[in-house]
Amino acid sequence: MKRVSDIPKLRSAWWEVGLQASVDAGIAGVAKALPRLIATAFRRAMAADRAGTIATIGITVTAGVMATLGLLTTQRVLIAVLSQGPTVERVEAAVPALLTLVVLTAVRGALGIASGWTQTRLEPRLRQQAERSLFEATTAVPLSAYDSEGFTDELERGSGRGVDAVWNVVRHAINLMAGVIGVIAAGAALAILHPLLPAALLAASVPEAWSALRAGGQRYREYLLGSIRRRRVWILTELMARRGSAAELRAYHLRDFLLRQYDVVMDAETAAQLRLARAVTATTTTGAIITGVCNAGVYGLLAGLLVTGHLPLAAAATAVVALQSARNSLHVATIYINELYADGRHLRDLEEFLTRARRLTPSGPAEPLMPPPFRTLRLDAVTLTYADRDRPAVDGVSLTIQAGQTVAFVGENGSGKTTLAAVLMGLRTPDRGTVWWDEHRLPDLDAGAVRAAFSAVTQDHWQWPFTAETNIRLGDLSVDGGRDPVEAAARAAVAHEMILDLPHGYATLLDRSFEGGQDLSGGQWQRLAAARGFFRDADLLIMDEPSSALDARAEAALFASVRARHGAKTTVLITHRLANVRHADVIFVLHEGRLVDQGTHAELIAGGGLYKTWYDLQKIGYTDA
Ligand SMILES: Nc1ncnc2c1ncn2[C@@H]1O[C@H](COP(=O)(O)OP(=O)(O)OP(=O)(O)O)[C@@H](O)[C@H]1O
Repeated sequence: MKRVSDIPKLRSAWWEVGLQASVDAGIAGVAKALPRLIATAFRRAMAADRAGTIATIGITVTAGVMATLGLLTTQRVLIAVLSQGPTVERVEAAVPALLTLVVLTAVRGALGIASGWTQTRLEPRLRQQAERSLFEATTAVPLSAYDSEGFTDELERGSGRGVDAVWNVVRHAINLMAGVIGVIAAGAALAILHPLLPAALLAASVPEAWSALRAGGQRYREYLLGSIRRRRVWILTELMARRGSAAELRAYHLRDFLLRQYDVVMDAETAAQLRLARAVTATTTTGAIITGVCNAGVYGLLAGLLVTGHLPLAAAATAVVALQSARNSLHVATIYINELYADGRHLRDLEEFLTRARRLTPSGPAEPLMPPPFRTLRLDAVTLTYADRDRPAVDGVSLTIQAGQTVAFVGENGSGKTTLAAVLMGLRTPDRGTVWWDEHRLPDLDAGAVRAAFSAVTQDHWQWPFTAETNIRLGDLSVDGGRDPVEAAARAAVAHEMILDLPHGYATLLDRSFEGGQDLSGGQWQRLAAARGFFRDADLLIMDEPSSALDARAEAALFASVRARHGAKTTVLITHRLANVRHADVIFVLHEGRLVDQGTHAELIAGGGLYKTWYDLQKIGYTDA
């Protein structure tokens, strides 16, 4: 029976797309796309290090010119050595040319060192510039960008090999330039010797170049076909060799199942590698045979020219050296054309991602208003539908929140509470409707001022890999000074004692991948997230399920801190534990994206709607049967 993998079908990954394109494009496509890709990379290189880039190009060209001079000088040496007369005189005659050759060789050596040095300086600058432009884009795009079709794929494509590709394209282009200059130099030297020789060089070179490019194509094709298998192995690595899955793997005895999956994938991979080896060997063998025949023709031509007196012996010897040099350079050039095309695709991915990110990033109002603290926040017929969804997550919701109130959004899973909070904060832009900050539309206000007024403890809060203190300070990086405000926020979130119990208290690093780093329990992380929210002394604090992992005492203390804000600051609570919202000034009840009810706890219980149903269900759980 054919063994199949249980891992679901995978989407095409970024590098598969790139490789497929390069396979489809063939050799002609490679040649066509190269100049533009190289120009893009060099524009970036000039922006990162103008002097270094110019120096690198200058050195490569100079080294090529030196190679031509070297070949011509070699001919002078050979003419002197192969002429008639006593050996001593012939060697003496060759001395000036030999000295020139020594100098040229030394200069080429020095240029090689200089080229290495300039490239070493250029690489980190170019990488930093490319990586920074990527991070500038990823941190500026609106939240909704991450939901849009293909954005994450494009980001993965651009950030993975895209960043490396900028330097690689420059490096390969320089090497290609060196190879091409080498071929031209040898061709020029041959043309000086005899006009037929460059044509012979061309004839001898084509088969070799063809087989190298074709073998490159075959490798790409197999790489592409194998990419799904390799991604499956990566997924299996994540499952079999990571801390996150280690406990469940053991609890459910998944070891044999996963190892079997690995064998299925890798048996296919090994068979594919063998197929590739056979195909590449066939191509290179064919190329080598044709190249051999062509070379025999070239050397036959040389012999003919020599015998018929059209070429002196010294010139023929120089031609042999030049042909050898041309073939080496051509070999280099074909290698780098292949490399260039693979990396060129990745560079294009990066550029395409940056263009898309720029398009998605809003420019903001031309003259943003600096608002005074809000008196009311009002949602007016707000509707938001996520990119790939038919039904709106928030559907025509209108509501008003007064400054100083504590309000609650309640509703079943998926009823739109988190989405509504994101719209209220300006993190998501509604498709229809308006968010009003007093008499101003939210998008007309200064984005920095709006951000400063809002704080959010999100449901899926992030576990920042910093110390406990920094995890809290991230709530508002503009607050300088001592530990007091940090401890106050931690106390409000019932996190202070817990932090003091850590090995280094507030200085404890909360990431186990660092030396001395610690991990926290789910509830402890949630306390830190709440502390971060309190630390930002914002006019509006949104707390989305802030107590889902807290023990009873911590939960009670957290909501006591929330109640302490009442009157002075505004709070929006999102929670399923309705006992915690009994004190809210207004409870907004959401159902399938629509606002279906609102009022105080007492009003909603009296109204007998959905809220009462949920409240009674929870109450039963705490009542003796
Ligand atoms: N990024 C997203 N892309 C697509 N759909 C989304 C996205 N986020 C949420 N949704 C969908 O929008 C709807 C509302 O989700 P939302 O998270 O606002 O609900 P919620 O009331 O906060 O749910 P819960 O109580 O489970 O936290 C759901 O149907 C959800 O599947």
